[in-house]
Amino acid sequence: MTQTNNNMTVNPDLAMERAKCNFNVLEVTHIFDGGERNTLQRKKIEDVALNSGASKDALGEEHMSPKEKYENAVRKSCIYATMMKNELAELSGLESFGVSSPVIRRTADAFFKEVSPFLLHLGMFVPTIMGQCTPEQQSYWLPRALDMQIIGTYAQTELGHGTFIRGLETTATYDPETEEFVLHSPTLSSYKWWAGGLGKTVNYCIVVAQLYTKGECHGTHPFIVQIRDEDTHVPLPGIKVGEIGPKMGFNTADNGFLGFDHYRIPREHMLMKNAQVLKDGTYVKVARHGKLTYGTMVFVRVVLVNEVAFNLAKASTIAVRYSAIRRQSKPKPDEVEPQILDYVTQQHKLFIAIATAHALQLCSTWLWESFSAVLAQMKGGNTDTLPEFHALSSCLKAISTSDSAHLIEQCRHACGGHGYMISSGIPNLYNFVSATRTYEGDYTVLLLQTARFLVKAYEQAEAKKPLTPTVSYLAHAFSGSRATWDNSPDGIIRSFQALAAGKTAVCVTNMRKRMRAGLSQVDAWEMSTIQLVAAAEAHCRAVIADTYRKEIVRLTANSSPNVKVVMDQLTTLYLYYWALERTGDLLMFTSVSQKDLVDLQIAYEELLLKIRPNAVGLVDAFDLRDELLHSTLGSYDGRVYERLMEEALKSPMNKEPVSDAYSKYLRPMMKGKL
Ligand SMILES: CCCCC/C=C\C/C=C\C/C=C\CCC(=O)SCCNC(=O)CCNC(=O)[C@H](O)C(C)(C)COP(=O)(O)OP(=O)(O)OC[C@H]1O[C@@H](n2cnc3c(N)ncnc32)[C@H](O)[C@@H]1OP(=O)(O)O
Ligand SMILES: Cc1cc2nc3c(=O)[nH]c(=O)nc-3n(C[C@H](O)[C@H](O)[C@H](O)COP(=O)(O)OP(=O)(O)OC[C@H]3O[C@@H](n4cnc5c(N)ncnc54)[C@H](O)[C@@H]3O)c2cc1C
Repeated sequence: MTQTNNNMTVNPDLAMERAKCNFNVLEVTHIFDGGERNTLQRKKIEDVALNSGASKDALGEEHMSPKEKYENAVRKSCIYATMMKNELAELSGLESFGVSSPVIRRTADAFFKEVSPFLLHLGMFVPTIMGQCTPEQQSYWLPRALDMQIIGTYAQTELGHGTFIRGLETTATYDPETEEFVLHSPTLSSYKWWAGGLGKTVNYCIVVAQLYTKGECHGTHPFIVQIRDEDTHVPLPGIKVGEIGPKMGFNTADNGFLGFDHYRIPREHMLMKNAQVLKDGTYVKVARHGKLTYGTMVFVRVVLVNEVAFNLAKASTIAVRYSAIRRQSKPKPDEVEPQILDYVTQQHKLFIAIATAHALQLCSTWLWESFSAVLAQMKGGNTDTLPEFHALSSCLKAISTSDSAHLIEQCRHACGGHGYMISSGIPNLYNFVSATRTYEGDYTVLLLQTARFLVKAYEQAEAKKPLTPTVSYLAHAFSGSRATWDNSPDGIIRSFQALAAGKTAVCVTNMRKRMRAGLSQVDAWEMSTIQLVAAAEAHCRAVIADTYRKEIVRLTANSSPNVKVVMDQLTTLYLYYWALERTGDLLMFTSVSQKDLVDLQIAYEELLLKIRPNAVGLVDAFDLRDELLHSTLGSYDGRVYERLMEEALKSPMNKEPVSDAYSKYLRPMMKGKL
């Protein structure tokens, strides 16, 4: 594994772990990256972006005031944007800045401990222009956005509504006299709230508003709206805009609020790929599917699965390396204190994080490929695969973000007190990833979208109609007997599918019972939502397990024997872990016995011991440069205590021997003079 500094002194415990590793680390890096070519390209990009030291701060971000932090993040965003225009675009094979790739996104993380104020420009503004504009509109807006002549964001959520998009209150009323839309915020709750970069950075945004023309409301539609002067950056008349204040994370993203007072924009600023308003105010629906204006959200949900896999890889790298150098307690009085990584409970906390990072990474690539296929079909006017894809991307977004947030927190627990230090890197990772569970569609809300699809698919299976691929297992839901337990990987995956089918069946049965008892369909659905969420979660686990297993088998077909073994161990660990987490469900829906579960627990514990010697090698294979980890605990060289002390000494509190608080408060209080 290449590191920036080849002459570094490495902590002896880490060196010993690396010597113990019995597989080719680089081969696993290639699997994680999606092939050797990708690894080489990633490294080139990282070398250009990071070797100059431009990503570093003289003073740690955590010691800056909110204003300084924001300005510093803008400074570095501009450096990175310029690098992308000049050096990185060609290296990454991208035509121009803006059409970001995961590698470019990841490399940018070296520049920010939190996030770039440009995240929404790249993540949603540019993709909306690409996905929602007519070709003419695109040819006008896209070059300006890609070249960063304008910077934008995506303002959909309002103070009063985020989830329920149809409930948004901002209005865009067409005036045929002037051929303009009049944007207005009729209530406090209609103020746009949350959009990243809106507070201070952007001069344009996509605004989602209720469209009125000829006195009729046509529902929510996207508009491109200038909010600040292109030269002075002063907010334009009719615009009320500002920053929403401190948050748990995202503090360098200047999330903002926005209100309109009868603010006029040209007719052409409605994004008209899916629906149009003609000069005379006639509304024309173009799209075949009613939800295509939600397209940017679907895109980001797909991207997020990859995003959280990467962040989980970071957290597990930090926690595993730290657990290799940290020694604590003395279970055997005559021996030295063991590395905490030797405790089986520690392995139980950490190895699932490594396996999940792999599972999500591979699922994200598979999801991206499925998304590309759906987009290609839609280009030809066919939207048949969209409902299944919406159900799939919804549940994968929900489960990947939720699992990653939980496991990152588990990595923090695994690092004891030092994991609570900002300098460990884990709190920032957690704050970032826990937000992903909420934004771009809340966890519960998205799983209920998947559940809608599952219930419909179940009814189709009942009627012996054909099923789409991800729910084809529902065809076996009516055999009347419980699925046969078998602890092989394929057997466990079949059991996960049986759980999903069984839970869906329970929901359908309960809803029908409730309706027979007099509840409306809506109320019967509502009363069943706890179980519906559980069914969607079970479905998603079955999809992840199946995809992870199939992808690993495919990707390791030509790997060296030890790589095959260790990758197989990780996938098996993932399956055992989730089977043991769901023993109650397995007892309900499969033929598993108490003895089978006791045996599975033992097999799981033995698997942890088998993975243990390769644990550091496995996280080294994520190949995360120190600049990306921002961690005193997780650096490649393992100089944990030295780095913790170096960071502590940087604290502005240590600048003077006696704090001003002494003479102001402590002394007077202690001398009884306060
Ligand atoms: C390139 C670099 C990228 C870097 C990436 C890194 C980070 C990410 C970048 C940026 C993110 C940062 C910040 C986050 C920004 C945001 O949060 S933007 C705001 C996002 N907001 C949401 O996600 C809102 C969530 N709500 C919804 O999606 C919908 O309102 C809803 C819950 C789905 C309900 O919609 P509604 O219109 O009421 O529909 P209903 O429930 O009635 O369903 C009707 C049918 O429509 C189907 N459907 C719903 N959505 C879709 C869809 N997207 N696609 C296809 N179909 C959809 C639904 O299944 C129903 O179908 P039926 O057949 O009737 O069952
Ligand atoms: C860091 C961050 C950045 C963001 N950036 C942007 C941005 O750039 N642009 C933008 O437009 N938005 C942005 N958002 C907003 C984000 O998209 C919304 O917060 C998110 O979609 C959730 O909506 P909400 O806040 O209305 O939650 P709510 O819907 O109010 O959710 C609150 C609770 O109610 C439950 N709930 C709601 N509806 C239902 C239902 N039908 N059934 C069962 N339970 C339900 C939820 O599960 C949740 O537990 C951002 C949010 C965050 C945290």
